[in-house]
Amino acid sequence: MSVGKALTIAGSDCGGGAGIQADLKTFQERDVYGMSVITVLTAQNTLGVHGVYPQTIEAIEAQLDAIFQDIGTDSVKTGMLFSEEIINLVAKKLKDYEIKNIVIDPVMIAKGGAPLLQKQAMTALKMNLLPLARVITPNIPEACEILGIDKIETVEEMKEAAANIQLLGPKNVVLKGGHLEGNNIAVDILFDGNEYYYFESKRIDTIHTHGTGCTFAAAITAELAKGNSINESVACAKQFIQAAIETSLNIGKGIGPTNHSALRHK
Ligand SMILES: Nc1ncnc2c1ncn2[C@@H]1O[C@H](COP(=O)(O)OP(=O)(O)OP(=O)(O)O)[C@@H](O)[C@H]1O
Ligand SMILES: Cc1ncc(CO)c(N)n1
Repeated sequence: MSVGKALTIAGSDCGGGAGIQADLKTFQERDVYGMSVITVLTAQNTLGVHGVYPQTIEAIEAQLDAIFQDIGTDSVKTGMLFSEEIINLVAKKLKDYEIKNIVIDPVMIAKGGAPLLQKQAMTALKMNLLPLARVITPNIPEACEILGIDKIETVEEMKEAAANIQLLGPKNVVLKGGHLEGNNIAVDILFDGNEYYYFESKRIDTIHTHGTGCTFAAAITAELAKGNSINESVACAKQFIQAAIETSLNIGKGIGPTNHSALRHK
């Protein structure tokens, strides 16, 4: 039996809500074969990030080679890459192995405020990784960092930011509106270089949103692995994350994770 294959290149969240763990759970739920390359170990739980332990470049390179020289993949998601060195290695390998369907989640800061990308790595992210992307999925603070602007406060400003990020090289931009204040609709905007598409859902009033960004981008990656279009993939991911937030899990003492198996029980 053949099956769509998806790879996540990201950090490990030992607490299970974000990073590699969220991605693999999402791949499984979306019926694709999941693989992982771990860039960084984090000691993390619902209260925050307590330690960051980057893996050696040799260890990351060996994981990438092991997958690309044998199994291959139909799509790739990148998450926490942390340093300039790791970004440049990942970009080189994705180019050398001519990997298609690259989804870049430009992870920068955890919900509790911990830095997940070093400041000096931003240029490498913009110059070397972004141009390889089929789709990039920034949230509003990440879009501001990428563009060097102070704020994005309206849907019009989201549209302008999405277009400006698309000029940096990714084929498609999904700018996530989860952080847009004073709005009871969670709106994400897809810009494909020509047109805007809107993906809207009712904003859910919960604090338990740990890993929403990872889960959403992983769902897009899984759908692309099955051969779906960008539009179809974002629509499926939006439905998936909505259900996962609706029934998010009140576990731990802080910001709980989303419920990856929510749709299974609907
Ligand atoms: N309270 C909410 N209710 C409904 N949908 C939400 C809510 N918060 C976020 N979303 C949706 O979840 C997805 C992820 O968006 P978000 O902006 O939260 O990502 P993120 O900030 O990158 O997450 P993370 O903190 O995990 O990196 C988007 O589709 C967004 O619209
Ligand atoms: C490992 C990891 N990746 C991404 C995020 C962003 O949610 C996180 N908190 N931890």
